[in-house]
This record gives sequence, structure tokens and C-alpha cells, in this order.
Amino acid sequence: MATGHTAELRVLRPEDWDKWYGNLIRAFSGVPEPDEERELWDSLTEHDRSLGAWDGDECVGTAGAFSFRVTVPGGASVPAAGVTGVSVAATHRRRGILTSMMRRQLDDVRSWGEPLAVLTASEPEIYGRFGYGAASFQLGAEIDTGRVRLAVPPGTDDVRLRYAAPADVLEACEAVYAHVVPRRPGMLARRPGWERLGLLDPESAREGASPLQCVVASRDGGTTGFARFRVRLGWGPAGHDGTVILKDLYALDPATEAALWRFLFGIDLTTTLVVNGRPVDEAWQYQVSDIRRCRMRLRDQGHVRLVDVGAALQARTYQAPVDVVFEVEDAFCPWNAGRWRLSGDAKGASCARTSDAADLALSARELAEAYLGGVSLAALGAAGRVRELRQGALAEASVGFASTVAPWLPHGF
Ligand SMILES: CC(=O)SCCNC(=O)CCNC(=O)[C@H](O)C(C)(C)COP(=O)(O)OP(=O)(O)OC[C@H]1O[C@@H](n2cnc3c(N)ncnc32)[C@H](O)[C@@H]1OP(=O)(O)O
Repeated sequence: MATGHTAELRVLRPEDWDKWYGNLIRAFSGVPEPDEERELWDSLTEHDRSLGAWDGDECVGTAGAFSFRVTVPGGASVPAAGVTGVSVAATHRRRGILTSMMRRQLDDVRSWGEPLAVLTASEPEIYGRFGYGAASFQLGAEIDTGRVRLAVPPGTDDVRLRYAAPADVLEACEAVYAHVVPRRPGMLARRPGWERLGLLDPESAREGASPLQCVVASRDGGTTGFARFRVRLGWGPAGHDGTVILKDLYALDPATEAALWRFLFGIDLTTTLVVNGRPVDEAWQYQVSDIRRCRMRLRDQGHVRLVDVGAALQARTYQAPVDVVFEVEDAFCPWNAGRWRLSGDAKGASCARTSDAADLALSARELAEAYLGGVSLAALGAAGRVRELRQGALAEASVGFASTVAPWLPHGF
């Protein structure tokens, strides 16, 4: 590890934002972001929740924490720090600056009374040591729409689709998003200003494709879904072989969802549909005629940290009754360490300290991975990461923690 003078950590002052953001951009290659994006992040930065590490008047470290609310199993919306903008100047790397920022940040989040922290990681290896675990995953696919057919459910033909300029229908699209948020663990309620994320459309992101297009779905006069996407034309030995690139898609009901996917599959002069960051249990994969020609891939998305184990476990529900004592190890947030009794079912839960014998032993990281219901405690047990101390406790907890809807974090921040 390099030595030398340590950096001074302080809360970001608005007038220091340019230097702060400059360090962040440089840590991600130094290629400037398009003005549109820079201006958006400038307006969304919560200065009083952001930290800078300073070496004299040079910013050498950054970390922010948006004030989000995240959906947990059962549908409650729980305060969560959205950890963002983490960087350390390459000149100052590996001398503990990130560790000092994570230390300060988790202490702050605890003092703000937020039981959770969430992030998307540039490299998953960075955050496990601080107690974060990958709790939601995302599906990507490159679908050969020239070959693959979609079998849609009844009612799909009742859905009306129309093109609209994305900005003109933003309000209706945001209303759809707001309806979807409580249905899926891991999703974030929109804060004012964040709706602009959906309209971001810098020229540099297009890579030869069209500006963002939007198709809005409606049934019985009400907006029930939308898709935003780009189209890139192509030409191969067999003629036109263009690509549709999906940016986002939300639907309130299965017929709307199927109508939007059928539309994306069928755009003339295209033979490929590229999608990224989709829920792992999304319906289209069970409607296709040839799953292999969808070339699917799985990736981690939302990393979660239980900042307050008791409050976090109590905030969600459990799909089957659970009554277990966890022996929790938490070296980085020692206030969580020790024994906790969780009693809960589909209606609610309580979680409190106990001196009773432990049923399951694990660290806060395993609890975080299982927290949104997308990672099985039994699977973590099989991996040697959860120890069962009372026979049957692992199966009981695994069934209770599971979510019938896969957790999903649709976008980074
Ligand atoms: C939520 C987000 O914003 S994700 C974005 C994260 N940022 C980036 O990826 C930008 C490029 N990278 C960076 O800016 C820096 O390398 C950082 C922020 C990842 C790490 O900062 P540093 O100050 O060098 O980390 P620090 O010295 O505190 O390292 C702490 C420990 O983590 C390890 N570590 C740090 N970064 C990494 C990494 N990328 N991969 C694996 N291990 C890492 C260190 O080796 C060290 O381990 P040790 O305690 O066993 O010695």
C-alpha cells in the first residue's frame, strides 16, 4: 500500500462541485460526459449527502448518497441511501481513501435513520468488503427477431399502440412507472427531477442509431405502458438487417406487455432486438419460439447493504411464516453484529435482539443478498456461506425470504 499524507474528508460544498465531478469523470477515463448528462447530474446531486476527499485544494475522492426509497418484498417503500459517484484519483489509489469514505458514509446513513444502502457497482469486487451483496440481477438478450416468434396472451389485440415524442408523454409514462414500483422489490420511487433520466438522449449514446423513439400503449382510453427505444438500420448479404435497441419498457398488465414486445419484435427492416437490464423473470422469455436464439445473459445489478439489520428485516414481509434466530457477523458495521430473532409472515414482521440460541449463522452480506427475495438462503448455505445450527431453519428461512416477483433495479445512478 502506498503511504504519504492522508486526504481530508468533508461534505461537498456546492461551489466545489466542478472539481468533485472532475475527479469522478477522470476516474472513469476522463472522457467528458455530454452536456445534457453533466447538467442532469449537477441538478440531482444532493450536496449535503456527498463527500469529497481533498489533498490540499485538489479533489482526490468522491462519494454521494441519494435519498431514495426502495420497494421491499411485501410492497413497502423503505428509505435507502443510493450510493453513487464513487471515485478515487489514480494518483491516490490503494491507500485507504475509499475505505475512509465508506466508513463515514455508512455512519452517516445510519445517523439519517435509513436502514438500507443500494448501489450499482462498476466492479462487484469493490463492495463486498463493506457488507454489500448483489441482491438483484438483470437479463440481457440479443434476440434474432428474424426467426424467433412470440406467442402472446389473450387480450393483446385490444391494446392500442401509438408513436409519441418522448417528452410529450413523459407525465403519462411516469404514472405507469409509479404504478409498477410497488410491485417489484428493488425498484426505486422517483424523486422530483429523476424523470429526466428517461429522456436522456445524447448523440454520443446513439452509435449510429436513431434518436429515442417512444410508443405508448393504451386500453380503454388509459395509458397502460410504454417502450422507449432506438433503431439502427443495417444491410447484410440477405438485405436489410437492422437492430432495435430497447432503452426501457414498463407495462401495467400482461396484455400491454405482450403488445409492446410484439411491436418491438416486428419493426420492419430489423432482424435483431437488443435488450439490457431487464427483470430476470420477464414474461417474453416464456413466450418465444426459440429461447436459444435470444442469446440471453445474466448480470448483477442492485447491490444492497443492510445498514440497520433489525429495521431492514422488519420492514419487509415473508411469503411463509418464519421464526428464526440469526447470528450475524458484521465487521464493518459492528452495531449489527449479534443475535436477532426474526418472526414474520405475509402480513408483517418483527425483528429484535435476543439471547436465544442461534438457528442460522451468516454475515450481513449474505442477509443483504437474500434480502430482496431474489437470492436463496439455501443456495448461499450450499455455497458454505450460511451455517445451519438448527435443522430445518435454513429451509424455513429460504421459503419465507423468497419473492414471487424477481427483484429488479431498472437503471443505474
Ligand atoms: C457506486 C459507484 O459509484 S461504483 C464506481 C466505483 N468507482 C470506480 O470504479 C472508478 C475507478 N476506481 C476508483 O476510483 C478506485 O480504484 C476505487 C474507488 C474503486 C478504490 O479506491 P481506493 O481508495 O483505491 O480503495 P482503498 O484503498 O480504500 O481499498 C480498500 C480495499 O479494497 C480493495 N480494492 C479497491 N478497489 C478495488 C477494485 N477495483 N477491485 C478489487 N479490490 C479493490 C483494495 O485492494 C483494498 O484492499 P485491502 O484492504 O485488502 O488492502
